[in-house]
Amino acid sequence: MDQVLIEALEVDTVIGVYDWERSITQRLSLDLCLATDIRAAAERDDLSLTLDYDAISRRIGRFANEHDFALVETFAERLAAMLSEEFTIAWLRLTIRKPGAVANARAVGVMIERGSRPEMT
Ligand SMILES: Nc1nc2c(c(=O)[nH]1)N=C([C@H](O)[C@@H](O)CO)CN2
Repeated sequence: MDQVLIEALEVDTVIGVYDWERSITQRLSLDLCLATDIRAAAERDDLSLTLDYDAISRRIGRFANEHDFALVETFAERLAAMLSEEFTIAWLRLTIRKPGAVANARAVGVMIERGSRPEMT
């Protein structure tokens, strides 16, 4: 299964359950694995035949600016749904880290997988 990768994408958003978190933006770090067959794009050397990681990264930045969820779980679930609707993604793994949110931990967060994992060919 081929995957397009986006690693350590940083976005700023309002996120958190506590009162003090509702009036500030905080940074999230995102890792994405996006399943897509890259062979046609590679054969023709054509960006339009694969997932454009630049366009997807910019769309995620806009998504983060436009929302203010309490939980990282909600951010993850809603982002996965948006990406699946707007891009041709059969399966994705999304890891969201909230650095510094918990004392003595580098980061906390969630990892989800959504969609149907394509067969290995
Ligand atoms: N499973 C989760 N636990 C917690 C979350 C969360 O989004 N998911 N959020 C918080 C607070 O907002 C925390 O990040 C502030 O430091 C606590 N636990």
